[in-house]
This record gives sequence, structure tokens and C-alpha cells, in this order.
Amino acid sequence: MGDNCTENCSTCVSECDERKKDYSDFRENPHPMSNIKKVIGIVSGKGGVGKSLVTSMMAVTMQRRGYNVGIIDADITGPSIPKSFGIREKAQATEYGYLPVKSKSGIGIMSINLLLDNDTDPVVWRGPIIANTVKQFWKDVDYMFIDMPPGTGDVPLTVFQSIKIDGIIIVTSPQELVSMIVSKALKMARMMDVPILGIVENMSYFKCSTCDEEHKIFGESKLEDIANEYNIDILAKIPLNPGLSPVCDKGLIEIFKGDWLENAADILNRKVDSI
Ligand SMILES: Nc1ncnc2c1ncn2[C@@H]1O[C@H](COP(=O)(O)OP(=O)(O)OP(=O)(O)O)[C@@H](O)[C@H]1O
Repeated sequence: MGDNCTENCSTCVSECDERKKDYSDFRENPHPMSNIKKVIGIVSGKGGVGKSLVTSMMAVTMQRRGYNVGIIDADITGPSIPKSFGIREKAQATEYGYLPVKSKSGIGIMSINLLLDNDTDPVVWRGPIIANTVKQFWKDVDYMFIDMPPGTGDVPLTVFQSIKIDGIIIVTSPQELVSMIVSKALKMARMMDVPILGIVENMSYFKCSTCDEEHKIFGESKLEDIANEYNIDILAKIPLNPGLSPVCDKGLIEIFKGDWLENAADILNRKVDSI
């Protein structure tokens, strides 16, 4: 980026690395009868840091606040959203397109797996398949959360190309090279012209029920320094909690206990309103 960058690539002739590409031609329009207000993408630097868990808990937190919420599971590398909500039935085809499957608390869920006849069928990666999930009939959604494929490479970029996203939440864990991941995510967001809403640090600490102390299992977090350096909000720090995996495995994420994402929900409300 040059010293005189105005962040408006359409009026600039410089061919710098940060030039925003125009991906708008690839984006699918939602179903004409759908009403989706804001779409939030959840990204991570690599798999296994808890991106799907954060997507699910963020959706549950907003649903508990009385919003209508939807989730698109765009992580074809391991679509785990239907499992953590205990959803086994397939999406119903109607004259209006496929209907998202409703969770017990009423969260609409769409995943490629819900469109396949067999969960074990291989999914051939194609952007249009993901775009297809957003084109289905979504009735009155205030917040749509998208569990993005892990990483900052071609695969998540294809999703950004296919769906109009209003903001990004980055999920990291303390053992990652957070600075590099945040810097890559920022570049991806800038290319796509999408604002970063903040960072969630997962597996931040472990709170011992015997001594009530917080133990930094993966070492001291560098999150504050990085958030300051890049001027990004820290949305939440979620502990390593042995109770979380079993609720996901049993499809009971909607009954998770913990207020770790309340601050994130406040910030989301405030920021998303202004987008
Ligand atoms: N804070 C936590 N405490 C306990 N278990 C956790 C926590 N975060 C995630 N897990 C567990 O770790 C596993 C991986 O989490 P998850 O599927 O959310 O990661 P992911 O980043 O979405 O991975 P991928 O992109 O590979 O699908 C899951 O079994 C999840 O239940």
C-alpha cells in the first residue's frame, strides 16, 4: 500500500499488493423472498482452533437475546454445525427452494451436508455449492453466521467470492502465530472490502474448579499487543472447558452455560448497526 493510499482502488492506478479485487460478479443474490439483515463470517488461521464452536455459541447467544438467527456451515473440510445442534434430518425441498433445518431453539441451519443424500458422500469443492446455501429461502434472519473454511487461502476466499459478507470475526488460540494470522486475515478482509469486527481467543485459559485459579495452558497470550497493533477489538476470551466438547458431541450446544460471548454480542450489536 502506498503512503498516499485513499483505500479507494477504483480511483487509483497503482498495482500494489493490497489492491481490492472486484469479486462482486460472483456473488449470488439471496432468494427474492428471503430477508437476511447482516451476514457475519467466522474465520480462523487453521483448523481445530474452535471456529465452529464459536460460530455455534455466537448464534446461540444472539438467539437468546431474541434475534432471529441463521447459520451457514461453509466449512466443507469438516461440517460440524449440524452435529453440534443434533440435526440429522435433511433440508426439505419446497417450491420456494430448500428450507433451512430449524434447531430446537429455532436457529435456521443450512449445510452442504443437509443438501447431500448421504453424509459420507464426498463434497467436490465448488463455490456455487456454497452460494447455493445462501440462495435458499431464509425467512427473516437478523444475524446470519457463516462457519468459514479454515485458513486464509483460496478456499475461504472462494466463499467470500460467493456470498456478500458484512463483517468478519477472527478466532485464534494462544498457541498460534496470532500476529501472522491477524495480518493475513486483515489482508483478506481488505481485498474483499469487508470490515473485521474483532478477535475471539479460544482455549485462552483453564479455570480449575478446585483452586478456582486460571491456568494459561498454552502460555501467555499476546492478544492484547496484537489487538493494539492492528487496532482490532478483543471480543472474547473463551476458556478450555471440558464441558463444551460433550455438549457438541451430543448435539446440545444450545444449552451451553457460560457468558463468555456476552461482550462480543454487545460489540456486534453496536458495530453491525453501523455497517
Ligand atoms: N474452549 C474449548 N473447550 C473445550 N473444547 C473445545 C473448545 N473449543 C473447541 N473445543 C473442541 O475442539 C474441537 C474442535 O473445535 P471446532 O470444531 O470448533 O474447531 P474448528 O476450528 O471449527 O475446526 P475445523 O475448522 O477443523 O472444523 C471440538 O471437539 C470442540 O468441541
